[in-house]
Amino acid sequence: MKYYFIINPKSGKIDKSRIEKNIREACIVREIPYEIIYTSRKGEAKKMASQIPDEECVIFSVGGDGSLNEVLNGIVGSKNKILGNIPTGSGNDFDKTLRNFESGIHYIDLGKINSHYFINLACVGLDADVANNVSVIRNKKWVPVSQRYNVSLVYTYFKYKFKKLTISMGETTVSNYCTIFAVCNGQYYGGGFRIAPHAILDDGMFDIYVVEKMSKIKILPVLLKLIRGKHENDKAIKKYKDSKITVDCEEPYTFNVDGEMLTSKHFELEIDKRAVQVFNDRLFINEILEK
Ligand SMILES: Nc1ncnc2c1ncn2[C@@H]1O[C@H](COP(=O)(O)OP(=O)(O)OP(=O)(O)O)[C@@H](O)[C@H]1O
Repeated sequence: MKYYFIINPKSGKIDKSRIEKNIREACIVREIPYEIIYTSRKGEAKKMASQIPDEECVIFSVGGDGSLNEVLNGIVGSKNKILGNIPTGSGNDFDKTLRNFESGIHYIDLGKINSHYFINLACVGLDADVANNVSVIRNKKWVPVSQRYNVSLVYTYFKYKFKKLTISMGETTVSNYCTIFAVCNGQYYGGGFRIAPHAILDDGMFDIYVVEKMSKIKILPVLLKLIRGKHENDKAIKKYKDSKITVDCEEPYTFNVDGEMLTSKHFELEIDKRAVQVFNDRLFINEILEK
C-alpha cells in the first residue's frame, strides 16, 4: 500500500528537512512505496489529497490540526484512502487523543458542521475567539511564538463581547448569551487544554460543554479550572452528549473548527459515525518525529 505525505512547511517549529529524511528512511526500511508533496499555500492540502488516485493508500498530513483538517476534507467519502497524521504543528491537539488509542488502523467518527468535516473539535465563544485571534497575534512580530496563545487569551478576555445563541440538541434548548460552547470528538483544544476528558473517538456521540454568560470576573476561576483540567464538576459548566445539534445566532458568529474559522448565523452539527479510517501505528509515527 502506497503512503503519501503532504507536508505544510509553515506548520510548527520542527525542521521539515529532518522530517523528510526520517520519512524516506522509515519507508525504505519497510519497503513501502511513498511520495512526498509540499504545500505552498493555505487550502492546497485539501486539493492535493482529493487529487490522489482513489486506490488503497495512506495519506499523511505532516503539520498541525489545520493541515490535518484540510487533508481530511480532501479524502472524506473515499473507502480506500486512510488518514494519517504526523503531528508537526504548534498545538497538535487531535494527536493528544489519538495517541492513547490502540496502535493500528481504526474507523473513527467525524463531526460535520454545515458542509465542513472536523475530526477534533468545533467551538464558539471566548475560547474560540482566543484560538481565532492567534492569527491576529501571529502578525505581531514582537510576540514570541511560544507566547502567542497567552497573549491572545489576554487580548480576547478584554475585548470579548457576548453574543446570544440558541442551541438545540434532542429535547434540550439553551438560549442565552454564551461564554463557552464546545462540541468535542477529541479531548483537547487550545494547544493542550483537556476540555473533554471522557470524549471517545468512535462512540457516535459528541461531548458538549456549555458555559452561559457570566461576569468577566467570574469567568477567570472557570478558565483557571479549565487550564488545570479541574472543570468537570464546576456548576457553571453544563455537559451534554448528543449526535445532532443546531445553533442559531442573531448576528454572524465565528466557530473555530479544528483550528480553522467558519462564520455563519446558522450551524448544523452532526456526527458521521465511523466515517474515516485513521492510521495510528505509533512506532512508525514516532520514528518519523525522532531527532
Ligand atoms: N505552504 C503554506 N504556507 C502558508 N500556510 C499554509 C501552507 N500550507 C498550509 N498552510 C496553512 O497553515 C495553517 C496552519 O497550519 P497548521 O494548523 O498545520 O499548523 P500550526 O498552526 O502550526 O499547528 P496547530 O494547528 O496544531 O496549532 C493552516 O490553516 C494551513 O491551511
